[in-house]
Amino acid sequence: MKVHGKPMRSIWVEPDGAAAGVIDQTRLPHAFTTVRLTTLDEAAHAIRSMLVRGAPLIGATAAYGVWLAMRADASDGALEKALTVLRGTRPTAVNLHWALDEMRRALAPLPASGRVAAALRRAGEICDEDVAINRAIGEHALKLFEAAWEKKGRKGRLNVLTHCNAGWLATVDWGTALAPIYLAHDAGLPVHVWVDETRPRNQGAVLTAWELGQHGVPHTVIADNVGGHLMQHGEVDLCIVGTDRTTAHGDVANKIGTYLKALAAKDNGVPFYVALPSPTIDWTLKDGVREIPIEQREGTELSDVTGRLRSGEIATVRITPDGSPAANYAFDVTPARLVTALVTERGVCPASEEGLLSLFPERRGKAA
Ligand SMILES: CSC[C@H]1O[C@H](OP(=O)(O)O)[C@H](O)[C@@H]1O
Repeated sequence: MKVHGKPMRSIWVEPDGAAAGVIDQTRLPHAFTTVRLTTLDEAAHAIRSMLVRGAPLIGATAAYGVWLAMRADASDGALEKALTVLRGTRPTAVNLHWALDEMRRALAPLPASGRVAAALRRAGEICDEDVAINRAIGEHALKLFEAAWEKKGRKGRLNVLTHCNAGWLATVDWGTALAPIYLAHDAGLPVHVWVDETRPRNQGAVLTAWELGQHGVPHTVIADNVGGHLMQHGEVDLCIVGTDRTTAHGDVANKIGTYLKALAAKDNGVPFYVALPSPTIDWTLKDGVREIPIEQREGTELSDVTGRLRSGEIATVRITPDGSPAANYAFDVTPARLVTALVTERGVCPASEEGLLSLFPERRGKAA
């Protein structure tokens, strides 16, 4: 997408190949800064600290992390160490494991002498594939937006609610849940986005709002608990969210709070769509609630808030009493029964084993 009118992706390789570059998402929206990743440890830190975040971008960053590791030491031991270090950065997004499996598949059979070039090539392919997947998801989801607009009699505006950030900042480009929003806006469909702030890290208020503002998409930031009220009053025409891991039976892990939004949508008859790139499908799992690992992060992400003072200074303040512990669950799982449909790069399907196999028949007989 574009930043201040300049096209860019959320991750890149410097022209001289000296480093991978990423946007420091912990400083948005008040500062737009980029960071050079030159070592395995820098790539791992970027993922762990959420300087980069979002399931597909985590996978892409890990892929370049393997490249950076191979530049230092392309031995079998160094490859295994790199894969282990990167796998341990964050537990929920399955794209991390998918990307690392892809890198192992590409590099393990090669002699050390061929691994640096092969790692750079495969990491670049993973990024290009992500962009194509997300654009395709956008096109398929756009048809759902257009149907909702027709159903509404093409009056007023199409109100879409999204949770967290599943935009281009969460991927290499386009985003998943936000891809159809960009396409709809660019096609002249009067889309308006209710942006869940998404406590505690506020990816919605900070990142989705920034993305939509950069693209000129009308949007309104709301507290996480407002969505149900808006749905009760007919102010939400559809919901669309991203995912960090979806099981072979269609259970969806996504940012904490997604499940509650899906419950409200079901109760109010509001379509609830999940934008699902195929690398985010975990074909080995069935029951998401019981099997998907849910990341727990530091309580200070909930007790402390970072923002810009009226003086312009960026500051972090504590909002809870010093003696009050905080529990910080980063994801929850929305059961397939609450999902209206999954939107993949191959098309739209019911959130079910048979639905996914209808789009991915090569997986039949191999699913969980
Ligand atoms: C397109 S994946 C976006 C997905 O990742 C976010 O989690 P985090 O910001 O913690 O990496 C959130 O679950 C988004 O829906």
